Amino acid sequence: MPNELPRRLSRSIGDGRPPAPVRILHVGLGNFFRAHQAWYTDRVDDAGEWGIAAFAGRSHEDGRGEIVEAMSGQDCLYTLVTKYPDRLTADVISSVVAVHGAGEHDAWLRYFASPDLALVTLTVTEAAYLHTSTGTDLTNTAVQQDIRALRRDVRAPVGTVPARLVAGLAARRAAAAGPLAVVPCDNLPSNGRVAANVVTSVAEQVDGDLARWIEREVSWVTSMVDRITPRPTAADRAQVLHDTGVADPAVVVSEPFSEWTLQGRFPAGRPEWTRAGARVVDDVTPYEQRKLWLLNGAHSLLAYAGSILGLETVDQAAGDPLCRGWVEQWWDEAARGLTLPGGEITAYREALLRRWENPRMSHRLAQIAMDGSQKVPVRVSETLRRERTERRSGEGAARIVAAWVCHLRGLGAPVDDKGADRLVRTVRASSLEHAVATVLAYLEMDDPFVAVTVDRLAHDLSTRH
Ligand SMILES: NC(=O)c1ccc[n+]([C@@H]2O[C@H](COP(=O)([O-])OP(=O)(O)OC[C@H]3O[C@@H](n4cnc5c(N)ncnc54)[C@H](O)[C@@H]3O)[C@@H](O)[C@H]2O)c1
Ligand SMILES: O=P(O)(O)OC[C@@H](O)[C@@H](O)[C@H](O)[C@H](O)CO
Repeated sequence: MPNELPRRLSRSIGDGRPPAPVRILHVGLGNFFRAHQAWYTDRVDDAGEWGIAAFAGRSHEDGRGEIVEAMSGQDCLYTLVTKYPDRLTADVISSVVAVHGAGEHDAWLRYFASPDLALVTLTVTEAAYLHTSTGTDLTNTAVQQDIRALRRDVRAPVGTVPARLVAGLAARRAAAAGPLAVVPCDNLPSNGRVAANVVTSVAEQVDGDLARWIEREVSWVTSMVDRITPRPTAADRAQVLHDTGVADPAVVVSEPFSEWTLQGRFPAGRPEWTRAGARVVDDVTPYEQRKLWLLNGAHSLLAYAGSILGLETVDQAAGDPLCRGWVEQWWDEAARGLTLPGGEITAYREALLRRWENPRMSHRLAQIAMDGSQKVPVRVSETLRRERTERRSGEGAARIVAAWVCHLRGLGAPVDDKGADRLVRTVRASSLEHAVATVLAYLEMDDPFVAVTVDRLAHDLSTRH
């Protein structure tokens, strides 16, 4: 529409559907939520009954927030661009009906207190769960501050995700608004159990009765989510303007592929997500492991090793014969621990290569490299341990660890990992051998053979820089 003036999206002139009543609250108004959960909710037959109120993940970063302001200015609508290898499609998504900054705590409590609310979904990154193996990291100063605030007044504003959920659930209990389901959609194994543990452990510190109520009334759904959603660029927004005439500052871009597999109960109902392609299964673990190890594990390998080789995007790295060989070796090792039928795994590997080769995606390795201290342990450790227990070298898995060590020491993609400040200081102040030992201790891995292997592979990678 080159000759028309740019326009904004607006429900009043017929963009999208009329807003549906709020029955879902989402935390983490990032790109992935808008390409995935909001898209599924937009596609269901009963979309007119399921509106989403979405909150930004954190207040210091978002304030009321750029994305909140952008979506407020266009009736919470936005354009989802699907990037097929040979074409683009642009769809207006209408399932989000209210957007809020993370600090809008009164609105937060009001939604939780409403009996209409049936679901809480989350995409807040792995780091936001602030979890240990049993619950929330109670040594974290932000968590301690939130617990003190909630003890004084359970309606007081709080900042960490576990405490915000506790505050919301306390408001729900006070209003006798009934049970609901919480559906984490971050790349964490057993994300439902992790969310349950972090919320319950904070609630225990605030009010034991509230913790018991949460145990009874909240269903923690574990979900495997998959849809590659890179950060959109100015060029993506310009393309939408060119193709549709809409000036949309909230454009999201994504690949055509999408998967959502869920395990758990929905005591207050849910949209017909299964009609839109999602699956509800009795045991999500096999799907979770397949995705986390084959896709995310290989992503981390490409992010660290590929960027050391000077590559910048996933399609470049997946097309590089050396990286490709490393990925295949990692996949062979990871696949030995998967329980799904072999044919399904082979098909998944082939499909992954096709997804990564999509030249329009431009998924930056630096984005994937972020927060390795949260990602590498859950993506790689189990396979490395199993390979060694079964008396194999685990070289494919060890290479991911070696590449991460090199990354932490300053090679390849820049380090952007708030949870790794101490680790970075230590690995940079010591010899490579000592750095490897430090990282293996972080991964709770004390196998001398692994240390020698990682050291050798890290030396090799350093020379390729
Ligand atoms: N992008 C993808 O391809 C993809 C695919 C599958 C799963 N995911 C999951 O979704 C998460 C978000 O990805 P995205 O692409 O939307 O990223 P994004 O940067 O667009 O959004 C991240 C969101 O998380 C919030 N957040 C970040 N750190 C936080 C913290 N410490 N506390 C509270 N909130 C915090 C931010 O405010 C923001 O709303 C990923 O970390 C991953 O677990 C992403
Ligand atoms: O989103 P993260 O930061 O957990 O991990 C980066 C990528 O591995 C990830 O976003 C994948 O693209 C995604 O998991 C595909 O579904």
